[in-house]
Amino acid sequence: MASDQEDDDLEEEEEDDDEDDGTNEGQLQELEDSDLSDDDDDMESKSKKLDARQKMEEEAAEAELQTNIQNIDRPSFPTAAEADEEAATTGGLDLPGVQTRIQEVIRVLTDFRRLRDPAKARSDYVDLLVRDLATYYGYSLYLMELLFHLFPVGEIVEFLEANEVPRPVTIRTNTLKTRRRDLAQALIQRGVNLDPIGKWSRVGLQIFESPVPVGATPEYLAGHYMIQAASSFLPVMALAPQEQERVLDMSAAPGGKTTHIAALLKNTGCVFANDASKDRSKALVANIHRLGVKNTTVCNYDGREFPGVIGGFDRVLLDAPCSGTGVISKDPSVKLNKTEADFKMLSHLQKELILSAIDSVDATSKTGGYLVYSTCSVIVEEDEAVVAYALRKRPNVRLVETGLDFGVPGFTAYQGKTFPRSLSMTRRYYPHTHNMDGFFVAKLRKLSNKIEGK
Ligand SMILES: C[S@@+](CC[C@H](N)C(=O)[O-])C[C@H]1O[C@@H](n2cnc3c(N)ncnc32)[C@H](O)[C@@H]1O
Repeated sequence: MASDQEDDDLEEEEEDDDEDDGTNEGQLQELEDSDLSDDDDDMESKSKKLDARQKMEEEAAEAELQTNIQNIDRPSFPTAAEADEEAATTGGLDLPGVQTRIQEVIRVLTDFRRLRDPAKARSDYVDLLVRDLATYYGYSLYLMELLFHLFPVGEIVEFLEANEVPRPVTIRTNTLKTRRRDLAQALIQRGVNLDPIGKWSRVGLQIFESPVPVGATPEYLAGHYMIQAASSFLPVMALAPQEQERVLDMSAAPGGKTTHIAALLKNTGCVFANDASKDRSKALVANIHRLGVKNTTVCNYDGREFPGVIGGFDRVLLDAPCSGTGVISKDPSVKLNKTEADFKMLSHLQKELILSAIDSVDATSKTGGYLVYSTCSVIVEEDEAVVAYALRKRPNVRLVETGLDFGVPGFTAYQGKTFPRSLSMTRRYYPHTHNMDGFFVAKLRKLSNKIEGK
């Protein structure tokens, strides 16, 4: 935003520029006229005139460029105290002004060399932008800083905007009881407007409109489907459990992924559905019954107690407790209520859980030997940093491809930290890119049951 004084200065500059333009135009016109009248000039003099004309055009273009640069309405930088006051004053907050400044600063940062104010460093612009984004979208400054560095400058707004709108309602067909085609037909007859979720899933349906609540149809009550976010399909698809296997779902409630695993096992083998919370396990048990799952045992251990409780699994899913920064559209309280201490505590818990999960896998399994680690958070400390820690502490595991044919590769470097190159085999999902909740999926293969140095 330019001050009144700056506006006056700009107007004066504009007037001066008009005069400059007139002079150049006049000179160009003279050349043009002499070109037309001097039919008798020899070739050499014509060529000289052309050169002179070209030079003058270049000078005019450069002068115009410089004028444009001078005329840029540079964002005004509030002092730290002013910005604090701006952010704290909820009633009088100039949100449209903040939004304009966000756009201006993004414009400068995306063409920094040309548009910057020479007196300001890139970090000045970034600090201002992060502060303004936090104010405008209602995030804590700490979380906004973490999110900001995940994306190229122009993309962060797309991510934040996507968090402001709900994701599509999606359901997963329970193949233990029905087929997707039959389920779709039954729901269409009830007036539900739906479509397959996408080519990547053979069991998902997206609901556009429904005259009845999707959680109260006879088909729902009969267990023909699970209401489940599209992103939640992905870890189980990556796990790819095989019939007759023993599978551990280490943090399972309310059971969207457990019941998906059971369906892929066709109710064979066995699933241990564990969750530390007895309260949340009530919904897990209810879903298991409703969907006709018969191969699953529910237990309530702290996941860190595994494999002391039971081990030797063909496959383990750790859908870890996390901050939920991928599901802000569902739970906007995450924007403000997660502190730096919370993120640290979660990352620490996730690191302990992933080691237990690895130790619960049987590397000699004939069909498996895999672990899938997933979160509904997009924060690197909860995702790549946890997997990198596991690779360091357990040299007997390797990252492998997830088998998911879309998603953004995980980070191998972030904010001065570097991770093993294999982290690019992990997959990230974003609301603005994939129209699904933010999610992270990593698949690991256990090569030996011996842990070096243990
Ligand atoms: C992301 S949710 C799991 C969602 C579930 N996989 C699903 O698809 O329905 C994380 C779960 O971890 C559980 N949890 C938290 N701390 C745990 C721990 N130390 N051990 C095991 N489970 C834990 C929480 O109770 C929560 O239900």
